Formats: sequence, structure tokens, C-alpha cells
Amino acid sequence: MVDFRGYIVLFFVWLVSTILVRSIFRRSKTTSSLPPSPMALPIIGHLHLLAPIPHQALHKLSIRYGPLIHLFIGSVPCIVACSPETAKEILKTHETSFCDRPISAAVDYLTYGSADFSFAPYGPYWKFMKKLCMTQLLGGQTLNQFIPIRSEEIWRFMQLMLKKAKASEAVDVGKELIRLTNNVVSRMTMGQICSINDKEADEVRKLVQETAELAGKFNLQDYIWFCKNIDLQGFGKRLKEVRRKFDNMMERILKEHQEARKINKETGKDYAPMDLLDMLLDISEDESSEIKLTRENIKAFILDIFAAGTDTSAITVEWALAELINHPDMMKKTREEIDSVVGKSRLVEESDIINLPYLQALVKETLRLHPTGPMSVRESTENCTINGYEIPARTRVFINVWAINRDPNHWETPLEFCPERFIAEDGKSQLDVRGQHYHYIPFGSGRRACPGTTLALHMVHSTLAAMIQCFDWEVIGGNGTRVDMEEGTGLTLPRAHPLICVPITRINPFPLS
Ligand code: HEM
Repeated sequence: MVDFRGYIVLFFVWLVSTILVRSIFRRSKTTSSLPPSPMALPIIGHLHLLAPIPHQALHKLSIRYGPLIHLFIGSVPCIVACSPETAKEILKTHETSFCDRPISAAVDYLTYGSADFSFAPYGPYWKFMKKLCMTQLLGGQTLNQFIPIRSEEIWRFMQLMLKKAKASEAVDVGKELIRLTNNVVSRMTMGQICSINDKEADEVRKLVQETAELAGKFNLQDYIWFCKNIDLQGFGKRLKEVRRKFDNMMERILKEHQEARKINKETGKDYAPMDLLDMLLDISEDESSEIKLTRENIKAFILDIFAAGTDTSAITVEWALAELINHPDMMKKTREEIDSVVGKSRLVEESDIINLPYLQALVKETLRLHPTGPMSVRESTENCTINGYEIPARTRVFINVWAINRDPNHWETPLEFCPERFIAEDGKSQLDVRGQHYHYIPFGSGRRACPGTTLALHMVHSTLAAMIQCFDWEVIGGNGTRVDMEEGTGLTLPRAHPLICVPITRINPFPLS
């Protein structure tokens, strides 16, 4: 027994001294040329400084330590860029050194060994998929082909709101919006399946939510070197279960698609791809394709689109509505604009958006203060010098989009919600969202910027416009009129408290239905 205790004491002495030697060695080897850094703790590094909401905590640190900070999350070296100037250095001047994304154990497992697009290293496969996204999968022609899907789903959502309004029932706005965007993405990627069957749609939604949660969870195995092979938090079992369910669903849908394609071929019917899965299957069967898409690539790509494309757009609409409820003058102005362009006898459509500059400015201002990708994460692929500091290869890079979008050196009264800042003198909406201006990068910037920007803007504008055109929104809870704007925790900047409202019908553009 005494011997055993002795071994335990020896083990702890060894552990503590190893940690100290590692941290001293790490410091003396690197501190001179790295960006400023707060004091780190052994083992966890600066992890304790990131709570409760990382982008907010990092913003506070940057006020004290400057726009480029060096941190250790556990034993992983990181830098954080919190100003437009440092973001430009990383995203433009030295772009090619920062085109990779770090891959966690959970992401690697969920994406079939990083067979996806969002986390693929910057190389031939990523370039092939990016081109495909921009020209086919998420390109203008495909998005036009799917206009009926988006209008039908908005129509279904509005019918539900009408029903709630009639019964004076409260709605969890965010939850219903996620249902809407999930239906749109499901139908675009895999066809009718999910929208016909509500139970199936709910299952997909739960699966996507759990995937996002697991991918975003802090996993000790990724950050603490001696936990690398120990699953102390028990994530392994949950990951296996989620991937098993997702894989079963995808295999079933893939088989259905393949059978339908076979019948089409046999009967010699005219064939046009119906959804993204069809397009991906076409490419995977194309012998002359420069890259052969595997079944894993296809499944992982679909997962990417769900994970990146559903919550982000839904939560943006929820934040925009919350801001409008708190700013009745802006609600009135947006409504007047919609009424004057669209009238009161039909529902606003995607094609109207171009004529609604105030609505566009409103969405831009929402994306400035509430960017649903609050931090863009990259990894350096080679040694690089930024602002005179040496950034070693394999350093994790956080671009704090949330902090940059409210930088007081670039924005007047940055914390105020003011869509007018996006209206040019000629009355048109100004300042593009696509990463050309480094003080406003809600969709990131450069080669790895968001490929879903156009789809997201279509969804956000038309859903929000329809909600404003047809309903007043009476807030339940809080003080009854003002909505609490506290941020919650999560990868996509969710609200801390759900937005619960009773819709009150203002105009009903579906009188006969
Ligand atoms: C309001 C909605 C959205 C916001 C705010 C948003 C924001 C972002 C941001 C900040 C990034 C990282 C960019 C970078 O590293 O520079 C990103 C990447 C990405 N987004 Fe979006 N996004 C939205 C909607 C969508 C939609 C609708 C889709 C697809 C259907 C999508 C697909 C992706 C993909 C695949 C990536 C990874 C790209 C790559 O690694 O090359 N996003 N998004």
C-alpha cells in the first residue's frame, strides 16, 4: 500500500515537472517573436480566459493586449485577429498561408475522415469542390431552379403563422425558422423526402443539431496533450451514434436516388438533375471528371451543407426581427417600403428584394452586429510574418468577425443598430457583404469565404420581408415590448433566450387558402 502511494506521488511529481518544463521551454523558445499574450496556466494554457462566450472574451482581451494576440488553448498554439487590419493581413496579404482549417477529432469522425468540403485541406480536392459549388451546386442557375422550393416553404411557414395568429397562440420564432431553413436545405439537397414527411424532417433536424453540438463542443482530446487517447468526456459513444444514424439515413436516400436514376435510364426518359444529390451522383459517375467523388465525399458534403446552411440563416432572421421589435420606427419604415413596392394583395417575392434597399440595409446591419459565423477559424500551413510577429506553421487562427464588425475605428457608434449606415446618398444599399471590406466580413473573405452567401441572402431577405409584411409581432415574456438581446453560447451566435411572440395578422395575402 505504502509502495503504491509512493508511486502515485512520484507520478504527480513527474507530471507537474514535465508540465512546467514544457511550458518554460515553450515560452523561452517562442515568446520573443510572437504576438502579445496574457499569462498562461499549466496544462490548460489560456482556456480559462475564453468563457463564457469566446468571441466576446477574446474581444475584451484584444482591448488590453492589442489586435493580434497569441494564446495556448491547452497545448494548441493559436493567434486571434481582432481588427480589420490584422484580418486583412491574414485573409488577403498572406492568404495562401492561412487557407486550411483545423480538424478536431469529432469533425474528422463525423465527416468520414475529413472527406467533406468545409474542412478539406486547401488542395486539389477543395479547389475542385469550390469550383463545383460556385458554378453548379450553389451557383446562380441552380439557385434559380430552386426558387419554387424556397417560395413553397416560406408559404408553408406563413400559413402556420396565420393559424397561430387566428388562435392567438405564441410561437417560438427561432424554432420555426430553423424548421423552415432545414426544409429548404433538405429539399434542395435530397429532394421532396423531408418536406412530405414531418417526422423525417424532425429527425434530420435533430441529427443536424446534435452534429453541430458535438462538432462545437470543447473536447479535451484535441487540446490537452496527455488526453489525446483518453475519452474523458464520453464523446466517443455519442459521436458513433450520430454518425450511425446519419449514415443510415444517407445510404437510404442515396439508394432511392440511384434506383430512380436507373429507372430513368432504362425507360430513356429525359433526365434533369432534381437536387444536389443528383448533381453529385452525376459527377461521381462521370469518367472524365478530374477528381473522382467517392460515396463518403458525397455524404460528407451533404452534412456540410446542413451544418453550415440551416441555423445560420434562421438565426439571422430571428436577430433581425428582434431588432425590429425593439425599433418600431424601423419596422414601420421597412413595412412602408414593402407596401409601396409590393402592395398588399400579394406576398413579397425574392424578385422584389432588389427594389427594397432599406430591407437590404437592415439585413446588412443585422449581419454586422449579429454575425452568425462570429469567428472564422483557419490554420497556418507555413511559417509567416504578420505585423512583425512570426507565426509558426500549424498555428490555429481565429478571425474575430464579431469584434471586427463593431470596431470603433471603422464604425461610428458601433454598438447602435442603425441600418441607415448602409444607405448611400443615392438611396441605394451600400457596402458589399462578400469580404471586400475588411471591417465588414460576415461571410468571411478570400478563397475560403462562405460559398452559401447568395442562398443565405435570398432566404434571409425573403423570409424576413414576408414576416414584416404580413404580421405584427407581440412579444411574450420579458417586459412585454422590449426584446432581450443577450447572446447565448454556440457556434452560430444563438440568442440566449428564445424569441417568443404571438403573430397578429396585418395583411393576409392568401385570402382564399
Ligand atoms: C447568414 C447565413 C450565413 C453566414 C453568416 C455564414 C458565414 C460563414 C462564414 C463566416 C464562413 C467562414 C468563412 C471564412 O473562413 O472566411 C462560412 C463558411 C462556409 N459556409 Fe457559410 N454562412 C451562412 C450561410 C451558409 C449557407 C446557406 C451555406 C450553404 C448552403 C453555407 C456554406 C458554407 C460552407 C460550405 C463554408 C465552408 C467554406 C470553405 O471552407 O471553403 N453557409 N460561412
